[in-house]
Amino acid sequence: MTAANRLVLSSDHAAIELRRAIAAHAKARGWQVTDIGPETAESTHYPLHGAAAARRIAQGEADLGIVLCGTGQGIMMAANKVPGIRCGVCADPFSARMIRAHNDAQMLSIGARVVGESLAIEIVDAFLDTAFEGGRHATRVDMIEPA
Ligand SMILES: O=C(CO)[C@H](O)[C@H](O)COP(=O)(O)O
Repeated sequence: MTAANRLVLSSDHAAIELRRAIAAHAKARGWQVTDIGPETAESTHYPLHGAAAARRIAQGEADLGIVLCGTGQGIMMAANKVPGIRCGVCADPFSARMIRAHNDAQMLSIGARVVGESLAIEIVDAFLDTAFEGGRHATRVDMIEPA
């Protein structure tokens, strides 16, 4: 685990159960988890939940974030619209390590209709356990800005 340990979670209706499983897992691993919902599986709109989690990070209220929807794609797009946020969708642990190590992503997105719980937990652990490598990668991350 890195020194920062405040984790924010959100999802849409497609990922309530997986989000809860990830929250419990992260808590058991010592992360300070803020799960901002939603609480029910009633149909909702992923842009609201992606932006809400991303704003927590942009405002310094959380260090890392995990967002989930059916594919992970829409909620990732919403999170990335918040200035300063870098969020990647991952369906494998290698990519989850790389978005931390090379891209300094503060946010991971997972598709609950794409990966099962045990693989999702591996992806989460890879993300949470990896630090940004800096160096040449910092130069490139600094170059990411609105067109
Ligand atoms: O994956 C998603 C966005 O990228 C959503 O979870 C998905 O579009 C929701 O679909 P439905 O309203 O049919 O449950």
